[in-house]
Amino acid sequence: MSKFTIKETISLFDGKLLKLSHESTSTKTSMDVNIYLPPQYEESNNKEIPVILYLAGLTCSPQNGAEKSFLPYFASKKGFGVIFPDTSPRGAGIKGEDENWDFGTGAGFYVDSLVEPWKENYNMYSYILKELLPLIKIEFKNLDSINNISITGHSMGGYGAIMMYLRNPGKFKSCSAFAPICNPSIVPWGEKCFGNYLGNDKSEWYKYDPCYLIKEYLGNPLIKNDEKILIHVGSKDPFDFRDNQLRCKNLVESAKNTKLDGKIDLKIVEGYDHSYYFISTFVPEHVEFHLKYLTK
Ligand SMILES: N[C@@H](CCC(=O)N[C@@H](CSC=O)C(=O)NCC(=O)O)C(=O)O
Repeated sequence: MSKFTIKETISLFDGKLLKLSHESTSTKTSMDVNIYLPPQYEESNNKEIPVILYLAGLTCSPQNGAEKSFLPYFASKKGFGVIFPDTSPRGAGIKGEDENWDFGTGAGFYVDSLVEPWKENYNMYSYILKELLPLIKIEFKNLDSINNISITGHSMGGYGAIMMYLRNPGKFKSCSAFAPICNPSIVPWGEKCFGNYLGNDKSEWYKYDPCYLIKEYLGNPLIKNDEKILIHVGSKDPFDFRDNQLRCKNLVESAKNTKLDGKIDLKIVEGYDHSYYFISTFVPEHVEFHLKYLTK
């Protein structure tokens, strides 16, 4: 029997967008997830198709990326699946979880919490990597969410993508990000979430901070040459120029004298903001980037 409940099936670009929910052992809540199956996905044959995992930003649900990124359009053209997880547990019943838009519900920060009252539920790192991706492979056998998968994301999700990629060399074939929070340990969004979910010991924060992880990164064993991380950020992104939350240049700087020295392909694009208009504009370039690494 399937562990997923199908809440809705929507025809989209000749494929299907499935809106699913399931009971999670990592978060001890029901979790929503959207999966886009392109027309090339056939349950009846043995041909597995590649996957792009899209991690969304603060306040998002699985709907934002599915509705506004344009990823399903390119997935339909090129023949890959897309997974859109949620950004936190919902309805865990923890006091204070719904009081702020940048912490608690919609802001799980893709970590495994270490402290009360969050650690029972706020375990998005394990949820995505150890529970969701394996479960999808079991239930959608031709969707290769284990061995032929790349990762991308936006803002908090862009940070999540780079962090998961650097912590798990060889798990993902490639990594890109839109306006990622690159140095969360030193910016207000990261300090708030890391402080609450991980506690006061900053050595625990650094285990999730791309600017620290990159120093120890040994390289992706799946890529023989030309490993890169592609990043776009808009010059008119207020969370960058006004609030200094993203710090993408810190990642370029931190990469010096590491395996990724000169390999953080940071593109600052004139006039763009932080929105899904920005994301969808550069999605085609990110898709082409990932398709160079994914096996078709
Ligand atoms: N509510 C906030 C703005 C929140 C916001 O802009 N969230 C971004 C991600 S920010 C970093 O992770 C987002 O993706 N929003 C959803 C969307 O569909 O645009 C405020 O009022 O400032």
